[in-house]
Amino acid sequence: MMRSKLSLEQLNALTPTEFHKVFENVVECWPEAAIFCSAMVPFKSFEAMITIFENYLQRLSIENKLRILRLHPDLAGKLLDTHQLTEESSLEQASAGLDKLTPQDKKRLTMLNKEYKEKFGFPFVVCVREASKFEAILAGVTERINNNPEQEIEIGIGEVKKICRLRILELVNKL
Ligand SMILES: NC(=O)N[C@H]1NC(=O)NC1=O
Repeated sequence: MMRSKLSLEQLNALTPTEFHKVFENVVECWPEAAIFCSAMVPFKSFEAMITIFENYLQRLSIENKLRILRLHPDLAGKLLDTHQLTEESSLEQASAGLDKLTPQDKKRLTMLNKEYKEKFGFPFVVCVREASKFEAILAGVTERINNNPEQEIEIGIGEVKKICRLRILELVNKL
């Protein structure tokens, strides 16, 4: 849904319920993040608010970090094919052309995603808006698959933070 971007003043005037509705998907399918942060309104700046979301994510238990990673859709996966992605994820995946891959590229990514998920038990998560190019995404999964699970949970949550930051910046008016 397109909505006008919030100024800091408008954001700070939101009730906790309104805040939670606006920011509920800045962490994919995990509204608890916005519920937690809604109790921290008002914020000194957008950066201060983003830091609170990042710290919230960082302080979660390993179990909850794993849950969050598992809520992420595969890149160029079934949910994209069947148009079931969240609006945010759909725009992100399209920004890197993941909805228009050649059959060969789609196969390469699908196989690597599968290998990654079999090794770690959660999907490969990367901030695609930042990685931006298909080859960079492919290089990322090829390299990260060699890490150990503890490293990948932390790297994956680091990517969730970047996704969260960019999703928040889409909703606010920085000027
Ligand atoms: N699997 C995965 O990384 N998914 C995500 N990344 C991103 O930028 N948006 C997503 O949905």
